[in-house]
Amino acid sequence: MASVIFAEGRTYDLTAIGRLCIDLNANEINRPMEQTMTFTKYVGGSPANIAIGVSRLGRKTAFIGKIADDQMGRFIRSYLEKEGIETRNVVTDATGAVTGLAFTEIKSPTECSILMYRDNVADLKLGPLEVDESLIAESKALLVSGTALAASPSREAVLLAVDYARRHGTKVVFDLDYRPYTWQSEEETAAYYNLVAEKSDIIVGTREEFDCMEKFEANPGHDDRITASKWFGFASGIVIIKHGKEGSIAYSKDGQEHRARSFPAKVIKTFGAGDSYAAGFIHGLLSGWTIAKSMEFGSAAASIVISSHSCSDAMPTAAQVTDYIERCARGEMSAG
Ligand SMILES: Nc1ncnc2c1ncn2[C@@H]1O[C@H](COP(=O)(O)OP(=O)(O)O)[C@@H](O)[C@H]1O
Ligand SMILES: O=C(O)C[C@@H](O)[C@H](O)C(=O)COP(=O)(O)O
Repeated sequence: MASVIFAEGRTYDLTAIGRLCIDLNANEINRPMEQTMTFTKYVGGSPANIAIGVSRLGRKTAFIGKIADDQMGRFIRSYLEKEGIETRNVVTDATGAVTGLAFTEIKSPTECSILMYRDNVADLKLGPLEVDESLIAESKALLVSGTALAASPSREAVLLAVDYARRHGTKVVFDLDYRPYTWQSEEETAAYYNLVAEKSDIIVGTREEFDCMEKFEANPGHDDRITASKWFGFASGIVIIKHGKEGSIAYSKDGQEHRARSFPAKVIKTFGAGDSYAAGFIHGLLSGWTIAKSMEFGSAAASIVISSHSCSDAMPTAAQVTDYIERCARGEMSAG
């Protein structure tokens, strides 16, 4: 039996809401940013990466967001269109806001960091009146990125989008996607994250992201089961806690626990793991697979992306992920 029942007869499998940005990934890898001279430009932003990933996996995908009225904004729109993503609700900013930039530092396969330039960014200027309710009503699932809750008016736009989703029976997938520099305080983050988590069908985050949400609650041992069980009293049916190379664990409302190990990877950089994992996992649920099989597919997609230079551009097709899983099962792949 399918682990999540999605509404039938919808045009789109997934609509994502949140930031559309630019990643500038270091070309000279295994060195600090101070010594990095050249970068390659890709479309970025966690929800953008996930939408691109889900689209590459063969799903009908749409995006709700705001882009700058400049060359970067136009690059993002045309890339999404090239990927077959519906952009009718990608609004062009008229206030002179800019595109968010993420410069990535690849010091070693395990030491990666991101330098973000996010002052006056267009993505956080998406307003509630700009959210197209009909697009959400036409979608099986809405992916919400937690970073879009960091400031108004994007915060209100997302809260309204979540309410539209609940009104129309569109499943809400909440990726915590916590980026500290976009928030004023941890108290503010916890308040808004909890508000959306209560209305979400599926919640995905790393252990550290859930810790941030639980700042003021009793879970001194950072126990994943305690973390998950809180949400089953609300709308949530699945809570996934990601543990990097150690794999991931999901809990479902029926009391079951599901685990996925990570796959071998020749890691170039670790960012992009979570976004490709989410894309693969969502594709699995949309395919009617079990939670465990969906997690396995997400983990394999993550291994492919972290073995590549980019996040968005490296998102694999379903055939590539399946082939990767089979090659690993035959012992043909080893960690780099
Ligand atoms: N070093 C790694 N090697 C292989 N797989 C990894 C590695 N790091 C992450 N992954 C895979 O990506 C998934 C998500 O990674 P994680 O680091 O937990 O999320 P995020 O990128 O959001 O911080 C993991 O569950 C795992 O399957
Ligand atoms: O999310 C961003 O703004 C930057 C991303 O495009 C970036 O490449 C990244 O950090 C991916 O995040 P992850 O999948 O959570 O590692």
